[in-house]
Amino acid sequence: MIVGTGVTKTYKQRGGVLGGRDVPALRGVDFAVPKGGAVSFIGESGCGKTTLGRIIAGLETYDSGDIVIDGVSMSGLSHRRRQPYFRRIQLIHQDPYSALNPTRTVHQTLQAPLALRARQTDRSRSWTDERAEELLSLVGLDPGYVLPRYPHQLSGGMRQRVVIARALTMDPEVLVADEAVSMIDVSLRLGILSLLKDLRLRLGVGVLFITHDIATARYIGDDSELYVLYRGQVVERGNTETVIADPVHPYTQSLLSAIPVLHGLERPGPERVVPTEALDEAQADGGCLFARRCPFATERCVSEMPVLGRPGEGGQRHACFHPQRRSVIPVGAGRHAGAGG
Ligand SMILES: Nc1ncnc2c1ncn2[C@@H]1O[C@H](COP(=O)(O)OP(=O)(O)OP(=O)(O)O)[C@@H](O)[C@H]1O
Repeated sequence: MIVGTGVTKTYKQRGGVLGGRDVPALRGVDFAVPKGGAVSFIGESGCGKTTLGRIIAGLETYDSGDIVIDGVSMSGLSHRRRQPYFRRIQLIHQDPYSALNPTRTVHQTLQAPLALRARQTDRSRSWTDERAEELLSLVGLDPGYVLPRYPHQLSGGMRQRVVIARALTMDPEVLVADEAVSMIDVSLRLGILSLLKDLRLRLGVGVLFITHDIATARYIGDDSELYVLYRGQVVERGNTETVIADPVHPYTQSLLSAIPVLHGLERPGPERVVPTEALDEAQADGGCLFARRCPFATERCVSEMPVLGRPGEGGQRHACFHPQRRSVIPVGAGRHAGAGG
């Protein structure tokens, strides 16, 4: 079980075009990934998804808050003593090509982590070859074909399967899949999503799915939990199907309305327009981060920051003073219904 509480991260910009401004990437994020569970984080570009995934995988530091892995607080441990805990969490990058060393065959790619694993678990060196074949079969590849080949000799989907096999060499408890299918040919995406779902069921490995695409988040499991991130803050959280069917935060509603495939799942209601243009960061500070884009914002919204409350009627939690079931159309989504009422 991995639990994050109040995870905060600000990137310090020194000079450059931003003139030394700090960039808040995560603003007190709470989350939990249960053993064998599935959790998705969605949000638009820059909302902090990748930063969160890297922090959870131990590849990025956080400024405050805590990450607790199997009951042990990471904040209280030295970098060296954290390593065995973070090894249980393996990150799958979005680009399977750059994730693999082009000068190494698949056999060589898997041998290094497997040799380490053999030492850690007192196994013989011969075990590594057997295990490499076993893992490649598990991810749906033919070991005889794939083992002697270099990454450029494989398709994008095959490469991503090799990346997943490499992550499995460490017997992880959780796989963090950061946009794991976004750079793969559309026809192969479903196969990778099915594989992640299958690994959950067969190995009991948890999956933390990071995506800007709510449709892929749905695929990972009916029992999954969805977190909607907006500018580093969780604005809505709940069972994936519930949040998709009954979103109450205007930002979640605008995200959903932008996806044609999900039209019809939303409850009918008065449609409102949400401007999608970039904001001046400084403008919204102090109040709700979404207030300047929100057609329902009141004076309270621009002066007071709403926090994620207790579960509401539908079971999900939200950070909004005016939660309501309604459909919202973002400007630019192709359906201009007028910003009435
Ligand atoms: N190394 C860095 N130095 C400075 N700022 C950074 C760094 N990494 C990310 N940021 C900034 O932090 C914010 C969150 O970035 P992050 O990459 O986590 O978002 P994201 O939701 O994953 O976006 P994308 O989907 O575009 O990758 C952004 O404003 C980004 O510009």
